[in-house]
Amino acid sequence: MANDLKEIIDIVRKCKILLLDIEGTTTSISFVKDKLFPYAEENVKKFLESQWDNEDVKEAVIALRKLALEDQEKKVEGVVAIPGENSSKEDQIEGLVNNVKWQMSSDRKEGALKQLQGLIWKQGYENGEIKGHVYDDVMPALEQWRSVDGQKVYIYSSGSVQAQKLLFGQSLAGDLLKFIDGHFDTAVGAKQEVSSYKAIVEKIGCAAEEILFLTDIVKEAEAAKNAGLYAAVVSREGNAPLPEESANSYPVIKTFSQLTASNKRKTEPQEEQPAKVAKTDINDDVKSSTDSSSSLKEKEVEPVKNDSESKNMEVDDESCR
Ligand SMILES: CSCCC(=O)C(=O)COP(=O)(O)O
Ligand SMILES: [Mg+2]
Repeated sequence: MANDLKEIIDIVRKCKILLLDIEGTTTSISFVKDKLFPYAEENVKKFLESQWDNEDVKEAVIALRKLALEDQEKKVEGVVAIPGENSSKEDQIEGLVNNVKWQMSSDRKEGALKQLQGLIWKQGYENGEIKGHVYDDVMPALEQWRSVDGQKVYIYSSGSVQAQKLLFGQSLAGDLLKFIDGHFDTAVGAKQEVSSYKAIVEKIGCAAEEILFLTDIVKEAEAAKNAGLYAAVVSREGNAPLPEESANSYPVIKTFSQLTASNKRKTEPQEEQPAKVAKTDINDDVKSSTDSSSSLKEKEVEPVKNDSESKNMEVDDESCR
């Protein structure tokens, strides 16, 4: 166990990039399922009626209509058709509402759905009905990771980039966007596809092995690992139980504080790190692999670069979409 813990600690220390999932990782599943999703479902009709002429809404409607046609073509079970543009506004909205509710009933992660959800949630954040949930250990971890030379933090979630910015910008812990260097959503691809992680590596402009991805979903960790990234699984209270074999394939952490206790700060000389690791008792908190060699690559990564060297890694938020 100690060896595995040391491995993950070393990886965090060496990796230039922390790539974070949201639901089940930075944020409780319950906030997404019991607050965000019901809010979108309850307000979708009123929202479409009042915002029908809004350009962003028009774009989301076009995307939803295109998706519904593709679903019909693929004969996706239960697909709800959306009446065409020549139908009355009322009929189109009724079809859209039913389509959105159908998609949400199976927690689909389609970009078109996420685009509309993000627009609806924006209203909720603006009128104070929604505040983004983040676990207590998230803000201190972001702060510490960003205090390390050259280390950057990116988000990769099925939620739209707009929804991500709302959640972190108006979170219970305050505005966390200042700690985040860029956002990725399913515009780069689905989270269980290896190609999505390759696209992220390309967009950030770093080497795959310079990224540590944290997620609650083992299949996402697997895709990231197959793209050459490091991956660890996050097991928060309220998350679905992890498949047993995952504990043998990936380091499992319960809180980000397990990953920060040993990270090196700008102000601390590098030589002090081993002592700092030894002072912590985080070993006991890390559920880890019995066969770590299958999950964590032995390969050494480049040392962390300084701020000026890493400037070219900055990903313009919009370019990630
Ligand atoms: C940006 S918050 C909304 C979360 C969401 O819609 C979702 O589907 C969560 O997916 P994740 O990839 O963060 O697990
Ligand atoms: Mg998740």
